[in-house]
Amino acid sequence: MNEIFSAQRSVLIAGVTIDGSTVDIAIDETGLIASIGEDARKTIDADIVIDGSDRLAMPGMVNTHTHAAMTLLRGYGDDMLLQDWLSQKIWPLEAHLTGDDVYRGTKLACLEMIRSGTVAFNDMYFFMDRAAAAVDEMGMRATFAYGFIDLGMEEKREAEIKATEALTTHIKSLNNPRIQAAVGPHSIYTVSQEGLSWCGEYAKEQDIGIHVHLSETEKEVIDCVAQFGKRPAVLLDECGCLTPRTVAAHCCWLDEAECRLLGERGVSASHNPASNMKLAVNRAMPYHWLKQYGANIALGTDGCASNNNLDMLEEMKFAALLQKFAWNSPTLLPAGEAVSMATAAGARALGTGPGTLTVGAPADIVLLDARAACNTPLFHADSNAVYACNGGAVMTVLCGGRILMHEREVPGEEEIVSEAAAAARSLVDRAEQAS
Ligand SMILES: C[C@H]1O[C@@H](n2cnc3c(O)ncnc32)[C@H](O)[C@@H]1O
Ligand SMILES: [Zn+2]
Repeated sequence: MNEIFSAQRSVLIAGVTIDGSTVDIAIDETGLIASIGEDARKTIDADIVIDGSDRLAMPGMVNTHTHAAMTLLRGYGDDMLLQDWLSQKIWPLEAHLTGDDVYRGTKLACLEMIRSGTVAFNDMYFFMDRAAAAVDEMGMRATFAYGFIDLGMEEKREAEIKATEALTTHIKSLNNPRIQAAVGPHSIYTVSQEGLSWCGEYAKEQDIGIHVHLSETEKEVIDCVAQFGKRPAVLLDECGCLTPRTVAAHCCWLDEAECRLLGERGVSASHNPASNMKLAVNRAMPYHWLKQYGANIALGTDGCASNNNLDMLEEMKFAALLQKFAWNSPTLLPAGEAVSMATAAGARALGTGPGTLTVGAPADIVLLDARAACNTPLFHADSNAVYACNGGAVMTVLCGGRILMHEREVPGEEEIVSEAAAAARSLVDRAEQAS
């Protein structure tokens, strides 16, 4: 394997452009940014030097809502209503998933995320011990929640509690600072109030985050009000699931009072515009209210069966365009805010650092090709990143100072792709034989 990928070393990124200035970025052996400036090269005797000329540096992106192994289900069921999509296509296939499938699907997801500039993600799925193994090998950061679904059945709830406890114990035993556990109550329509309350209490006891789908569709809100006499965010709050370490995905149908509640509780809202448009949930997350009430607004792709990729540069554009269109305001969610959502807000949601290029921060760094067509002309780097480029402009990616991709080469890429293709084929074959 190429030396550059092999181990944690001190790294110098020489002569790279940040905000229109040419600087060096020095990274120490512990993976932190040691200095940034015109003369940063003088501050370290770097083991590895990356030529930063013709490169624009930005913080590594953070995908705050994924089901990574759903890369294997990409294109398996498209153009459907959420409930039909889940019950007719996705859940029947997921019933045949194995740990090996999740390992292979997550490796493919990591490859795709690295190639498009993402260094960390927030994942909710099954067989998460195998997903964690995949992430460890790929060198990214991730937070793993077992998708807790009890459908109101006590027996099922007991099994979900055991699975959640086992995952938390396993992740904590890894003692890997790049890998964290969270509790993953799927949603208020798939988890009983008893199950939600257990999740809230367990997250508090274990001092870990919560990852939940919230107010994705109007049906979720209407059914919740009919059954419980309150809206979904209020129900979640009463069950102890709205905390400063909660990431609530979608948040499309929140009303103003619920946005205030999320702000008061310090919740992170993960905006998933591509998935929301594809599943036609028919309302855009109320960005303006969430911002007004101080919620941390981050960005996510959702899984590859509803997006159908994991490209956060594309997602920034979807977010900026959807918000402007849906709320009839061309000034809403400008490019700089979209970049902050994908970087600093995501890092805050997962607690992975400041998500900025600053001294002392983890060296989670992406280098974009300044000579790419999408970066020409280069009046505003944020504008090009959000409105013109996609993941294809990403050349080099570092996570905690370790080089995960350089000049678009990721170690082991061919094998990851061929093994994932075989796993997807075999999964569908097994499901078809069983039906
Ligand atoms: C963890 C479970 O969540 C399912 N899932 C994937 N995408 C969505 C979505 O947009 N809304 C609700 N549930 C979703 C996934 O297939 C797993 O079963
Ligand atoms: Zn989801």
